[in-house]
Amino acid sequence: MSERLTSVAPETPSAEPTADALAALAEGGRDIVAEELSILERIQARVEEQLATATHQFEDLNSAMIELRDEIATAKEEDLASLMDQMHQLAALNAKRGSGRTAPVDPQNPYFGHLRLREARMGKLRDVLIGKRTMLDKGDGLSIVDWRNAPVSRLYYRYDELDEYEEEFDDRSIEGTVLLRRSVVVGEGKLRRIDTPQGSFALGRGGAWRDLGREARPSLAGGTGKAVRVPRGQLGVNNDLDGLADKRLQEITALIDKQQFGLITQPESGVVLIQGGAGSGKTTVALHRVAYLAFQDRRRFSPEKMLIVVFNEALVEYIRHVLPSLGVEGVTVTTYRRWSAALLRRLRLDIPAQRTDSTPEAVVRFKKHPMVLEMIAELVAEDLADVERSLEDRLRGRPGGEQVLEQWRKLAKLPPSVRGHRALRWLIEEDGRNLPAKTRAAAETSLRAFRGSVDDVVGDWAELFGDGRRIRNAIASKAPDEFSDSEVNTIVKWCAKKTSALIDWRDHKDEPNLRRDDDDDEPSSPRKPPRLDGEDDAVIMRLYQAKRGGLFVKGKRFEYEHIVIDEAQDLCPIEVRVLLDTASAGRSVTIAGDKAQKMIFDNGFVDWPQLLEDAGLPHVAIQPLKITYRSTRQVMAIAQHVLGHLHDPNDDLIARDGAPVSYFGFSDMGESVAFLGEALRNLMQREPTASVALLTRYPQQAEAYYEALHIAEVPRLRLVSRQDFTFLPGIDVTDVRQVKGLEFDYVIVLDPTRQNYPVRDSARHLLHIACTRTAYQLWLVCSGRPSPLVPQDLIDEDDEQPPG
Ligand SMILES: Nc1ncnc2c1ncn2[C@@H]1O[C@H](COP(=O)(O)OP(=O)(O)OP(=O)(O)O)[C@@H](O)[C@H]1O
Repeated sequence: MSERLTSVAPETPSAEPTADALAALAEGGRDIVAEELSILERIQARVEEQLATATHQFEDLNSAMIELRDEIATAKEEDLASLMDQMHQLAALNAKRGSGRTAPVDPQNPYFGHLRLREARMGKLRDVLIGKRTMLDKGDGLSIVDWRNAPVSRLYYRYDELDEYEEEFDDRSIEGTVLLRRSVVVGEGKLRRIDTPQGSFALGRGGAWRDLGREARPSLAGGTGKAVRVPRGQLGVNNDLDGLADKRLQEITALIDKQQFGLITQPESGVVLIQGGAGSGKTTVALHRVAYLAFQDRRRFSPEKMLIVVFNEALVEYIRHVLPSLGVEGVTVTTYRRWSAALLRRLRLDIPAQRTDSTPEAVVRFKKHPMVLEMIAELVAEDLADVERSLEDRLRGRPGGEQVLEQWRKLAKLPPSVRGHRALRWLIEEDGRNLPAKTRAAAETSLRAFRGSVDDVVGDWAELFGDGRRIRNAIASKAPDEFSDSEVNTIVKWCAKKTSALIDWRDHKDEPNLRRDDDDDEPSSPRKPPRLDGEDDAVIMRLYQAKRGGLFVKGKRFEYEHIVIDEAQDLCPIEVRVLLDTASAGRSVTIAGDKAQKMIFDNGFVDWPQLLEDAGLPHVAIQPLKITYRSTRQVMAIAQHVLGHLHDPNDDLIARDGAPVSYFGFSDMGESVAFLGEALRNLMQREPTASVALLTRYPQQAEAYYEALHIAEVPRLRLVSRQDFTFLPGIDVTDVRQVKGLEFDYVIVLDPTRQNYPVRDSARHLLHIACTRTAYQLWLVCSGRPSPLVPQDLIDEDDEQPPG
């Protein structure tokens, strides 16, 4: 050992109480803990010193700058350059101070890692501590580097103890050996835990240090290939794994349980509602049902006559891959948004293509509310009542008038547009032809006016939302407590503005815009189309269906023989209704979902019976699936705890036993990255085909973790921000909203803090979804104060576990 190194290590444990505190440790452990205690003591003393002199220095710096400024003002030409140079240096120092880069180290939590390096060039030994702030070496061989930007911190993340290192810093190559690599936990100014390859040591509650043993380091292990929802090798990258997903699916087909089988083989017609907790096989059952129906009646349930609507693009990708292995190829698998946008284009309605993303929240909630379905039904009924009144007025006292009215009423079961069409045909081409000419002319006027308006969906939409009274009445009578007065005003105003913009555009869009730019002789292009709200698409489609009795493309009714709606709790009732009305007469529909995994809030979904009622479907018995095949008992216990009052004990699931769920608390992201880096590198080395999801709450956090872990040289790391999962082995760093419906071997929930997951229903749902994505092992890694949604006993257990 060199002098420098000896100077770092204490010769004897410093104070008496420490000697007592170390009594329970074996010699090696005692040296390690004593050494770390001494380092902390010295660092804290330096921090105190620094804090005391900081104000002083600041004042000194300022007065030095003032002096220099005065000197410069009166200086001789030849002295100017050197004075300016000094001035620049001081200014730079000041700026650094202001930027916080040299902000004082927190004595309560000064660092979390300890490296001892032997540099190859001179054999020099350095002790480098890794923390959140920088503290320069004062000649005693001790420094703290900021984990985020000090190049040397990279060594901490990339190398293990006794590794030779070689890194490029500022065009310089540095080489050496990592003699020590320890992670330490300092909390409230006290050293609490030390993790080293030789063992882990923790400060017990009574103040004595305990040896936690060598195996105490937590690890992710033994879970490769547990997730089936990640069909590996599909892209042909891992040839050794090709076909694995298909084999697995056949396996699952063989494993289908009695209750699942019962749902799969329900009669062809009618609605099958698959309800069950996370991982209970809802999607699996829905897909098997598609395969089952196709097998039962190949002609009726041919692939092009079936539609599967799922929540996100990742599930689309997964299902497209899986279906062929069930013997079904070519079924349309899509998201609602994509399906609706494509269909709307094909309906050739005169509406602008662009949608706004600045719709006020209250308007979104209003337009998704089931009351809009009722408003549409009322509007249609009003139109029909109007035409009947007009017929009665015009035909009163005319010979044959009663016959026309009777015929009109006979057609009451038909959709309005068909009814208008059929009544006119009766009048012109069938029995009505024999009526007196004046009676026919009067009836024809009313019916033609009706037929002109009945196909004008945009006009209907404007009528529905352009009339403030209609909106106010609907809210007052159907959702009296759900919108505040100011929200109602916002809705009315917004809708009025949108409808008049659309009508104005429609009436004038073919005219040149006569407003000229000053320097432009030509009239500018036709008016810019207004942007409707995204929620208008479903309303317009529903209006179209309500008026015409279906959606028609090139004169043909657009319909499916079977429709699967997965994650139905995240569609709004109008969307479900629109979808269901594209089912053929038998109404063969499979709806799957889980209340606990709701991700779209304020979408009008309350419960399954309500959804069925809003969607105009008969009530069907719901028997939730009871076994969770994905996650373990340990994971489900946490996931249910997270749900809190949203958890329905009736939804309790039977789950297999598995690895314990672990919580790891750190005070800073740098610490968690250090911990994760090591755990993930080890995992990827031992289990290269494992699938891992690292889930943050927000996309920006995923980016930050991705970058930090990239620096820590974690292999096979992928940042997923737009559902672009590769479904290959490796580590996906992403935000929780991306992973709905997916499955991974290992899941690590990152930073379940109170900011990220406050005590709110929406946060409960999101954290529940995150936890239940794992088929094997779950970790919660938190830098910051944990959310109250995380079970306290799990956090307490963290005290017993060594950190990374
Ligand atoms: N009977 C079964 N035996 C064994 N494994 C099954 C069975 N049914 C489903 N699985 C597997 O359980 C996992 C979860 O299934 P699935 O994804 O269909 O559940 P889910 O209810 O749709 O989940 P979530 O709602 O969380 O998205 C999948 O890996 C699936 O292959």
